[in-house]
Amino acid sequence: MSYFRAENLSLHFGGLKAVDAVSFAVEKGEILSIIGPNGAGKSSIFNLISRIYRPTSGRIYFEDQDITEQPPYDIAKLGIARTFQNIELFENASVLANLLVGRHRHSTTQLWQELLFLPSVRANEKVHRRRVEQVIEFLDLEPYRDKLISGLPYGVRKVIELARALCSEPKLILLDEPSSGLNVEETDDMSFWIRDLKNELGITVLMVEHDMSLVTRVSDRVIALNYGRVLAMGSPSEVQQHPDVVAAYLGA
Ligand SMILES: Nc1ncnc2c1ncn2[C@@H]1O[C@H](COP(=O)(O)OP(=O)(O)OP(=O)(O)O)[C@@H](O)[C@H]1O
Repeated sequence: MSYFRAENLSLHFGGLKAVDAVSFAVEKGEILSIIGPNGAGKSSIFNLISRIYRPTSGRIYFEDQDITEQPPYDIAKLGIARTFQNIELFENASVLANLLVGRHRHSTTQLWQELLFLPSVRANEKVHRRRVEQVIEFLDLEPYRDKLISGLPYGVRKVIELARALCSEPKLILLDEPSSGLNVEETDDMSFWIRDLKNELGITVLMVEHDMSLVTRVSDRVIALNYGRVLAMGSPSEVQQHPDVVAAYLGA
């Protein structure tokens, strides 16, 4: 049984088949990238996994559990985190505050306990802080810890978005176009972070990405989509050279 599995997944918007009977598996510790031209259905697959959309048909399994009907909050609790193509951070809060929000799924205290600031709340707070500091160190974010998001360059915000997802201690992370808006040097840095997620933290990665050089550098396997269907699946070079993939990118 695979670590993560999508089985015959479909998502229809009226007559449009955004995702059309897509099946794929992700093995534990693997980096799997989904590529495809605009409108191919990549984001829709992420939105199905994170339960923003409900599939028209098909099933999703994670760690041998059918998660197709789980509410979005439970998906995070199961250990699946995601980043967004358009950064989704609190602009007028500090980096630290944004990262503490990423600890939300581990919160075990109730609101009334927090209002009374009971010892259990203080102990919990310490654990959250410790984890956040580890992520700050891991991603070299120390210089920005107390800065407001609104004053930070785009490239740094992109790393903070990744950091926030890491604070939830995910087992599987969905990265939605991690290089979008980054320059060449920042994309290089991002490729190192992504490899470190796998090699140092043992996190399984499912990534949607347009930048083929990043895809080639970090991916163990690649899936190419077009019009909601799988065109090819295999190593980065196999998929890039596949005639149907070449044709899709050339608009043939
Ligand atoms: N909420 C929606 N309502 C109607 N159609 C939608 C909706 N979301 C996506 N679509 C359509 O579904 C198809 C797949 O879109 P999707 O965003 O998944 O593609 P994508 O591969 O992520 O594209 P891009 O690379 O441009 O982000 C497109 O034709 C899109 O217009």
